Amino acid sequence: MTDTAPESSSSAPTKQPPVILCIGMAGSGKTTFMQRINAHLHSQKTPPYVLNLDPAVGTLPFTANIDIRDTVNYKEVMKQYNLGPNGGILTSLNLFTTKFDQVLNFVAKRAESVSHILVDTPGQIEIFTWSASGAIITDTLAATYPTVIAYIIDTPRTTAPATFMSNMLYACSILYKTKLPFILVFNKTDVVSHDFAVEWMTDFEKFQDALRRDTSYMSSLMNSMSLVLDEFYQHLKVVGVSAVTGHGVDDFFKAVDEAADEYEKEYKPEIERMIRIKMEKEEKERQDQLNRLMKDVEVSKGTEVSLEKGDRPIEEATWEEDDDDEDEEDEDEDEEDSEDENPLPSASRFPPSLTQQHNDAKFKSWLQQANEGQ
Ligand SMILES: Nc1nc2c(ncn2[C@@H]2O[C@H](COP(=O)(O)OP(=O)(O)OP(=O)(O)O)[C@@H](O)[C@H]2O)c(=O)[nH]1
Repeated sequence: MTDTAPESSSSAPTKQPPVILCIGMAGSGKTTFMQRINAHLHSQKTPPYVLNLDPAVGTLPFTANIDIRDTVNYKEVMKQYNLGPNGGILTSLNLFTTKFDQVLNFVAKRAESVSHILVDTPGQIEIFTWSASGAIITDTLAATYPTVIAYIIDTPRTTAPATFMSNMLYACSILYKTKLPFILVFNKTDVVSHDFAVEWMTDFEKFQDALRRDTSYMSSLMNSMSLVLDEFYQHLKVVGVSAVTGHGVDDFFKAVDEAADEYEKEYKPEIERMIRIKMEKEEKERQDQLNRLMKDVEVSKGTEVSLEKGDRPIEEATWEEDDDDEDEEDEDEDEEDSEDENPLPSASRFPPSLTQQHNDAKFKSWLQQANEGQ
């Protein structure tokens, strides 16, 4: 060992725990799956850090380290902003996102001692996947941690080719939106095995056969879409699990490890490149603004701006311009008398042109009160 060895090892970046973002249609089993993987990690003595971002969930079957419901009451948000359930959930998520920097600080404090960071998202999938808040949360996490999307699918509800295709198209849209490693988690395999899905994804002809059996008007559209999806499948990892029995959970964590490696090798350099471009753009804008300011200063250099109007200070001149108030002196006296008692600005300090703009009765009576020192 050389003398420098300890120094270099201490400066080596610490390995960050992977973030698992659980996304899926309502009822696909996200919460049950979260409960399962949380219990699995605890049983391995490698506890995770858990975030619940679903403000509308009734009871959570696991303990979350950070729970959106502790910060925002979505029913109260609905009432106050006069919103329906979806608007309430979205607004709650937006409000929570404004504090996400604090959330990140909490996560960072525990990052070294946890194995994974698990994130449960709202049941209404689009509220997370198509909202600005969802994008901010995803991008912020992905800028620091190897972030993996776990897209939970209700397998028994996906056996029809058309439903399968719709689900895959949705998954595809999330993949291209998040640009993060993606795991398709076929859940509820205790009810229906996900073998059919794997077959359709790996053997193009098999899916074509299934489509041929579908005689609906959609089949020709699906035929052409399936060609697009064939390319998309190349970027995916597929696992079958049962959140209820725990079957397939080991396979899922193997897929997470592979996806986290993929993040480090392929995604992180790209994310860092994007951050660099953004910072350079901001720096350039700052520099442009500074240059513009310097130019303005140059232009105004040597041109003296007079603060006087005629011989008198400009303030005095402006006051007198429209002033037809005969009792000016009396008012000045009143002002002096009331000044100590009344913190409100005296009306006589306003130029008449300003007071004329506000000629509604309420404002006038306020001015009167201010003058009278009440
Ligand atoms: N048989 C079976 N049922 C499951 C499995 N996972 C979840 N379920 C059931 O599916 C239903 C929905 O599960 P949740 O975990 O609430 O699903 P979710 O996606 O969180 O639902 P939202 O909160 O509406 O988004 C519940 O009745 C679960 O018991 C599974 O692996 N097998």
